[in-house]
Amino acid sequence: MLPALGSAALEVDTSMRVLPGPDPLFRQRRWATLLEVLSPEECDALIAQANGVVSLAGHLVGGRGEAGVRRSDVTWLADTPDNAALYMHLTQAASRLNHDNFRFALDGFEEEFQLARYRAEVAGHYDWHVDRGGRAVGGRRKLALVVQLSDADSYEGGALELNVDGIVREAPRQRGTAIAFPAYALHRVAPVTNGIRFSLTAWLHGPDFT
Ligand SMILES: O=C(O)CCC(=O)C(=O)O
Ligand SMILES: [Fe+2]
Repeated sequence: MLPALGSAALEVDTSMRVLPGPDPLFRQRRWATLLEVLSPEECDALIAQANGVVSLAGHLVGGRGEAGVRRSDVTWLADTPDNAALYMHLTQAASRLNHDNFRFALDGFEEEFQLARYRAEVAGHYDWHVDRGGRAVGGRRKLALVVQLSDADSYEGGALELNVDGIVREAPRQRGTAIAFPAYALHRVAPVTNGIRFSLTAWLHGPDFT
């Protein structure tokens, strides 16, 4: 059993909330979670959307990069009027998570949201990697935000694992929960062994770390 990511981060939050100006008590955290960022209905709608794309068009793209590294279907959600509520909820969650835990200088979302589907049939997974890249947009990624869309009991395996400080921790699985971590942090999605896992990933971008 890996240590859980969830409760410790939440417990500490309240004692450090909102001090105006420079805050000598602020300690940057390595990851943080927020429950109920999306409702079960919103999660269901996103899952239906992912399944709809694949059954209608038949071409959810496989993961970018080498097939060995990642095996999942992904589709992208733009900031259109249809997705306004989703963008609003993730903006609120990101801003709270960042304020309470990271205090990164952020400009906003510079990429569309990624809807991913990991199927046990193909041992869907995403090997250890970091999200911060060398290119124009990937190089500006600072905070990653992953939302668990699937009911925790509807799949086995498929854990989102983080290794920020040499210790591998498993992210909470409750649907609707957002997990935030720096885009330079190592993480992976373990192979799904039964059922299907869906997730939504967004990145917050900004000027270089100083
Ligand atoms: O699906 C997840 O939980 C994580 C996805 C991920 O790490 C990525 O797309 O970079
Ligand atoms: Fe990632």
